Amino acid sequence: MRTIPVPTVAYSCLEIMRKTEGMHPLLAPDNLNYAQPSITNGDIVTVTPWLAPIVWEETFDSNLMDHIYKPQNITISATVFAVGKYIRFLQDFLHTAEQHFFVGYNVNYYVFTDKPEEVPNVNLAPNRKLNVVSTPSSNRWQEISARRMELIQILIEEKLRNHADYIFCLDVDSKFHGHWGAETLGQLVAVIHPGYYYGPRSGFTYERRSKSRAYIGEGKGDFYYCGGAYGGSLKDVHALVSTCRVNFEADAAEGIEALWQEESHLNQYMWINKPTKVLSPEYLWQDFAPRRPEIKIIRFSGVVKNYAEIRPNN
Ligand SMILES: CC(=O)N[C@H]1[C@@H](OP(=O)(O)OP(=O)(O)OC[C@H]2O[C@@H](n3ccc(=O)[nH]c3=O)[C@H](O)[C@@H]2O)O[C@H](CO)[C@H](O)[C@@H]1O
Ligand SMILES: [Mn+2]
Repeated sequence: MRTIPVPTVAYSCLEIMRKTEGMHPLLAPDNLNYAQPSITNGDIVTVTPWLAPIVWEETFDSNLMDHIYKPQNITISATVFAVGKYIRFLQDFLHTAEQHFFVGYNVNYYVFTDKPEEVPNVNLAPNRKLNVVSTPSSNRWQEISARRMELIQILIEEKLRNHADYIFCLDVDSKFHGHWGAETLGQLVAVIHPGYYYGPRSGFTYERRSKSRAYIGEGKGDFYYCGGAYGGSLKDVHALVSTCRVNFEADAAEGIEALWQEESHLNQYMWINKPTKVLSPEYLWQDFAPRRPEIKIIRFSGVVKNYAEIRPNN
């Protein structure tokens, strides 16, 4: 029989209540922004109002997670799009993923690109594979970003069934800096956007036009989630991407593009279909953002880029 080590970190119900008491999912009072970082005392919320864990450093024991998941011999797929000039980010993305992303697990990368010949040769550990999927380019970055959902839907339908247990869909213009492992596994997993987790919900950049299918009304919504990292089981991610695709295309047929393309649709989907696990902004930080006291580790972070130079349009 397998023995499972006693977790070194465990929050009692009392501690979780203390951490969440008086706070909605957000961390801090309504008037907090980057300019007033001293207002926060570094407290974090570790559970959502619908009782999904919010994963932060010190809320889990990596050894325990590995004892649970390693014997299951699971496979994790990771999709990453490197279309046009974004191919330049792929090398660092893959190189750092090899150091931090599900180390010791079976991992299949799916690189979607219009430049298959420019995919860098990165040394992969034996249980990890890289698959290149030829993808058309577009002269609009919004379209490249949003069409990811359609292409991920097709990938799941045509290639992944029976070949993966979990999938994560990640932005390429980012690097791993710290552990990202089995603590992130769940049916439907969303990452809280680093720019909005401590501010008022009224400042979230949800789609506010009711004619869009991504519409979220004033006062509604939970967190503001990133379009740059999400995942879960194949079944749940398939439902997410196919629903967002249908809604994005139906909007387009009526001449509407949501404010943040698929990120807006993802937020609307996650509001109706609550994620079963929420990852803290440790799992998608931004290199340009000042470090805040509650951020004990940055695991994955977007690099600083010159939008005008790398995007096909602006
Ligand atoms: C950190 C984060 O949550 N980022 C999201 C944010 O802006 P970002 O500024 O992070 O968007 P972005 O320019 O990184 O585009 C998203 C992704 O699309 C791919 N790409 C884009 C343009 C291109 O010419 N070639 C290419 O391959 C690439 O994988 C890139 O990482 O809002 C976007 C809205 O559409 C997406 O939801 C992004 O995921
Ligand atoms: Mn990005």
